[in-house]
Amino acid sequence: MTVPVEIRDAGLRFGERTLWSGLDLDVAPGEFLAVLGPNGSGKTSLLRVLLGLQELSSGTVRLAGGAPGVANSRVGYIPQQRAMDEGLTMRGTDLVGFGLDGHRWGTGLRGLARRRKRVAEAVAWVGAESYAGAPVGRLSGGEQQRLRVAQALVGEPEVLLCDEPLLSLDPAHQRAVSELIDARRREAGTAVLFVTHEINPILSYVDRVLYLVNGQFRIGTPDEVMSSETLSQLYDSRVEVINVGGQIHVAGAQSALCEDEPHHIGETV
Ligand SMILES: Nc1ncnc2c1ncn2[C@@H]1O[C@H](COP(=O)(O)OP(=O)(O)OP(=O)(O)O)[C@@H](O)[C@H]1O
Repeated sequence: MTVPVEIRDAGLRFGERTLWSGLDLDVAPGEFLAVLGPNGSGKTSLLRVLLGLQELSSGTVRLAGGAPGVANSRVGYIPQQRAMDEGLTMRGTDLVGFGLDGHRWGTGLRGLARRRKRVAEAVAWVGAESYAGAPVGRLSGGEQQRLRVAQALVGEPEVLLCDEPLLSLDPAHQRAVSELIDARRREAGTAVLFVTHEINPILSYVDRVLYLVNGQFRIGTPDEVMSSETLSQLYDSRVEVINVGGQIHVAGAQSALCEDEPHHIGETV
């Protein structure tokens, strides 16, 4: 069995600062891995390494299709939801089509038809048929984000990298987008790495958590990692984790880091 993501003794440093080191992690086909941690802990940098946009300081990463990077392996990427310029006239189907690398589809009319069919399937898969023909600038944030999911999945990736894809979506759209990602990994065995500040909207899908803090990390099931004991060790300060009605609330983590931004304590979805 091919392991979609294999990370060995990986470290990333910027100047004097070590974001993480000694990271060993295999992500299995169909596994849903949440990557958590406070601002600046190196979550996005990990995705950038896997996308081939950032070199490691030490160690190796290997993706199912070969070396890291979108161009030479089957990797899909869903960025944070950001409102697109209202004047953007590109249609939703064009946006989704950017997720296909040109040469796999051949040239000429037959290639074009195959490409169009694949885009239509991806659009249907995220339920965006009714608005995929419209200029993306006129769509709602939730609609735009569904199209970004289709764009990430249209190439049938073995690995799906998500960088806070639920940010600034309302709870209904958060649920819709999370369900789509969960369905895909179940149906197609896509390995998911999902960077987030807020685990609750995806808690029921998460198999394992990678939690990064201040150069340290823990990997394990949500129960193992999201505990008062583990997070207190990681933050080197008293952190309380309370599980209420299936939602996890973390108290004390931000004060441990003297940060302004609260983490994890969010709305109930
Ligand atoms: N190319 C770079 N050169 C120097 N420092 C960098 C570079 N890229 C990232 N950093 C620094 O590394 C740290 C981690 O950044 P990263 O974006 O990975 O954090 P994050 O955990 O995703 O944070 P957030 O939750 O705020 O998005 C930050 O302090 C950032 O300024």
